Amino acid sequence: MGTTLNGTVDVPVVVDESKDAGENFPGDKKITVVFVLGGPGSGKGTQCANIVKHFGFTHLSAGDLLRAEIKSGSENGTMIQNMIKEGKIVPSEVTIKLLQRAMRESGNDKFLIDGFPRNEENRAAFENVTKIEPEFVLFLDCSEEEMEQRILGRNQGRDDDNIETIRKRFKVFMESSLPVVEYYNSKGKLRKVDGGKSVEEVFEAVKEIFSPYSAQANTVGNSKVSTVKGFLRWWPDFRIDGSHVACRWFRTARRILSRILTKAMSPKATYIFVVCIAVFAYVYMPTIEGYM
Ligand SMILES: Nc1ncnc2c1ncn2[C@@H]1O[C@H](COP(=O)(O)OP(=O)(O)O)[C@@H](O)[C@H]1O
Ligand SMILES: Nc1ccn([C@H]2C[C@H](O)[C@@H](COP(=O)(O)OP(=O)(O)O)O2)c(=O)n1
Repeated sequence: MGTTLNGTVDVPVVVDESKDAGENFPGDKKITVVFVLGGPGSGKGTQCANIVKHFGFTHLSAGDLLRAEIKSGSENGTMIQNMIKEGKIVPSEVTIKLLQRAMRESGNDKFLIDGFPRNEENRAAFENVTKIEPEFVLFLDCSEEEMEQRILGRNQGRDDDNIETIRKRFKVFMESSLPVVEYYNSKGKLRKVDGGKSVEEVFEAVKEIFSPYSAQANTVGNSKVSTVKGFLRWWPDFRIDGSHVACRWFRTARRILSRILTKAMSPKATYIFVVCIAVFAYVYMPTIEGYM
């Protein structure tokens, strides 16, 4: 096993070509990507959760995807686990496939990619494979002392949140990730925020940066999936009595259905499914109404 690029190690990677990991994503689809970078514990995940609520992006955390891959018992699981424990960066090939698959499955077209690219290899490989350039890069700037305190208080039961691994992660961040931050700075794409302030204060600064996207927040409504979501929200109320008072079970069923549809199915399959349900319900609704 030899070191290739800063923080990366030449390790055997299992590539299962039989699975459609989404490697052709995005194809011709127009995709908006914002990278969210910052040291370990700088608050990337916390701020991404806020951005999602306000601006309609889908949040993809490279670290979360890698941890999910370990849990899934995949062939690369042990390799990923060992690398994360050592604070090293997993080969780009693996992480990019996971990102592509998650993007494709989300059905959205606006993504916050958190904790990626973490080194030059990540950056170049992502661009080569997906042909996507980020809209901009949000960088949470935070001191090591503050980040260390936060990680030690995080309590998420992560293998790598111990002082020994934290120090290794800081070193990899300085040596491998900061050059990527510098690269985007030189291209005029960096949006730097003081991540050492309170969650609310950091979000105030973040909100300003994302404000051009607020007009579009509802236009996830533009995407097919959101049209379906909107339809599911409106339609049963209308059908039941025309006065927008829906019965409780229908509300619950609608919420569950909406969640399943948008998470588990492709937009095309979702459309077909919803049309079938609409036809079915149109025919049978008068009967159902009789029991409510
Ligand atoms: N601005 C902040 N001030 C204080 N604590 C924070 C702040 N942002 C995040 N935290 C806390 O610090 C820890 C690390 O934050 P997290 O969002 O998981 O960081 P990252 O994703 O960058 O590793 C979490 O326990 C989180 O609740
Ligand atoms: N692009 C990435 C992102 C994360 N990883 C691995 C290595 C990192 O130390 C761990 C944890 O990353 P994560 O972003 O979840 O957490 P921190 O920002 O380090 O707190 O995952 C990676 O190998 N490649």
